[in-house]
Amino acid sequence: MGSALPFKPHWNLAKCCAHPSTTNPALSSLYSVVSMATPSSKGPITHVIFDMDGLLLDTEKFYTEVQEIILARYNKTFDWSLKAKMMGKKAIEAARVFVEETGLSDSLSAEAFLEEREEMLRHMFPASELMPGASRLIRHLHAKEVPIALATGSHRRHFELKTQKHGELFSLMHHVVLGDDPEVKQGKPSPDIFLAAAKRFEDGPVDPHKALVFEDAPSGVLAAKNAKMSVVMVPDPRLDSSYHDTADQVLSSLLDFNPQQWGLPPFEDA
Ligand SMILES: O=P(O)(O)OC[C@H](O)CO
Ligand SMILES: [Mg+2]
Repeated sequence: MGSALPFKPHWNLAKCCAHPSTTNPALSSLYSVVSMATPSSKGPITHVIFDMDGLLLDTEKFYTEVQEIILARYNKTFDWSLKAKMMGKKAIEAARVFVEETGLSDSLSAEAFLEEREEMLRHMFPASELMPGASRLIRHLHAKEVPIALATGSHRRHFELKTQKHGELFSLMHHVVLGDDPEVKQGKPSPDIFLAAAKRFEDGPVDPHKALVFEDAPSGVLAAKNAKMSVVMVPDPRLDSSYHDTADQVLSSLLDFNPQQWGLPPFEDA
């Protein structure tokens, strides 16, 4: 699916010397900052937009498990190069990638794949757990009155199943934009979802340069850059590191995020 990432990033990444972990390898593991550009060049951040699957919720493992099961029936294996091309996308877009990339499109339609996947996923999603640091970061930004929103490729039915146990935490979001929102014409890497999220804050459309996106998926990082926003990537360690290059900062965990680097209020427990 070589044409699935139609948007080209428009910026140059300058690896930065501002953060101690980028200049001193000994500090790198301490801070768990994998890499970063210069946040100060982006201006202070006023609004934050979170991805959900794989970033706030540990749900990507469910998709992986189900896709492994389906592929095993065709004596094929699911790997992280295919995962990288599917994650973050709307369900039908990811399904098309799956059947095309695996060479199964003649025997399995994207729609039939989705139906089979759905049957297994709907039993798994209610058990979704938070990723490390997700609750701390959301609660911190909310307490400091930094406007926060959610922008997920998940459609409403999946969103509700996945957040069943976490309703109170997700209610702290000023608004939620879902993959089946009418304004989201194309899934990530299109900027649609982040532009829609930026428009719905109380004080009107937010200057994209003042918005910070948190993402785990290559398509999501590209979507944020296509929306002209800054993006912190928290990738699964199994994802090829070549996908890190597009992000402004790459962290091993949300626990490693330093709000002050982006002009946001510091954690009080830091
Ligand atoms: O990563 P999200 O939250 O945009 O979700 C997208 C899909 O539903 C899962 O990859
Ligand atoms: Mg995600």
